[in-house]
This record gives sequence, structure tokens and C-alpha cells, in this order.
Amino acid sequence: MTGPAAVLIGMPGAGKTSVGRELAGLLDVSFRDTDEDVTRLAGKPAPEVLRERGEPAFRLLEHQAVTAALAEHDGVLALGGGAVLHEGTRARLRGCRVVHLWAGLDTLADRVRADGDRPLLDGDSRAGLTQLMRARLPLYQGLAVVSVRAEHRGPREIAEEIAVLLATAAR
Ligand SMILES: Nc1ncnc2c1ncn2[C@@H]1O[C@H](COP(=O)(O)OP(=O)(O)O)[C@@H](O)[C@H]1O
Ligand SMILES: O=C(O)C1=C[C@@H](OP(=O)(O)O)[C@@H](O)[C@H](O)C1
Ligand SMILES: [Mg+2]
Repeated sequence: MTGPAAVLIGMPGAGKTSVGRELAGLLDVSFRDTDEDVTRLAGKPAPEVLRERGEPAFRLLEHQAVTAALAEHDGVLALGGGAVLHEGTRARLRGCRVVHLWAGLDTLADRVRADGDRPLLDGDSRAGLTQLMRARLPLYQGLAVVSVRAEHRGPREIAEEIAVLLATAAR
């Protein structure tokens, strides 16, 4: 296994950013989120980049952000939910400690409705999530070395389970 201590993937609203922060605290390492890297690279918030430049341009920038983060960062890394759609990104993730956070549609819909800007889920977020889930679930499952249910308990407890599973997977 190479790269960061953990790379969190999963649907928007699964809790990659929230759980990632907790996990970094538990492991006493730093936390990085590629949405923030995209924001820094573009000079504007990631959702704005996605909305203004379109998804192909966003994915390319995100691919650059993920590539740099995988090379530079040894702590916990949270990706944007759609990062795995880029074939080059998937290639770089193979051999990494990839953790898939999963949750049901109801949980995801409640969270993204109540949460910040996600341009791909404007409008009917439940229908949008269903579509995204269909396309992405096989990709998440194909990349993950650890898979964790990310609902019905808080980010801290989820992070604790991940820490145990990663330690076991490393043996
Ligand atoms: N385990 C959890 N229980 C309850 N709310 C959560 C949990 N994980 C995340 N959230 C909330 O859901 C929303 C999306 O979380 P976030 O970490 O941004 O997810 P992601 O990065 O996967 O899109 C936020 O409002 C966050 O506070
Ligand atoms: O699923 C997606 O395609 C996206 C998810 C977002 O990140 P989170 O998964 O952290 O919400 C962000 O990268 C952008 O809005 C696109
Ligand atoms: Mg996030």
C-alpha cells in the first residue's frame, strides 16, 4: 500500500469530509480535501468551477488535484464524490488505502438537502442521487480496500471503525 494513510471515497453526503477530519484527528495526521485543492487551483469555490466550466473541465482539474495530493500527502485525504469517474484518477488510486463510505439514499438525500452547494444535485436531489449512485457504486466498490457504513452514528464513531479496519487490513 502506498500514498496517504487513508483516501475516502463515496457519494456526495456520505461524510467523506466530516469523517475524514475525525479520522485524521484519531490517527494524529493531517487532513486534506481535494475540493479545497480545486478551489485553490481555480481561485474560486469548487461548486462554482463545476457550474461555470462544466463537468469535463472540472474532472480534469480534480484529476490534477488528486494526483498532486496522492504524491504529496501522507495523512487522510477526502476526495470529491465524482473524482473516481476519471479513469486516470482510478488508475492512481489502485494500491492506495481506499475507504468507501456508504449510506442509503434516504440518508444521502436528507444530508445534501440540508447541506452546501452541490451543482450536480440541483433540483430533485433524490432523483439525482439515484442516477449518480447507479453509475458510481461499482467504481467505489472496485477501488475500496475497506468499506464502512456511514449512517446511524456520528463521524467520530465511523472514523473509529475505519481506524480498526485499516489496522487489520495492513497486517
Ligand atoms: N455520520 C454522520 N451523521 C450525521 N450527519 C453527517 C454524518 N456525516 C456527515 N454528516 C453531515 O452531512 C453533510 C455532508 O457531509 P460531508 O462530510 O460534507 O460529506 P461529503 O464530503 O461526503 O459530501 C454535512 O452537513 C455533515 O455535517
Ligand atoms: O459528486 C460529485 O460529482 C461532486 C461532489 C462534491 O464533493 P463531495 O462528494 O465532498 O460533496 C464536489 O466535488 C462537487 O460538487 C462534485
Ligand atoms: Mg466533501
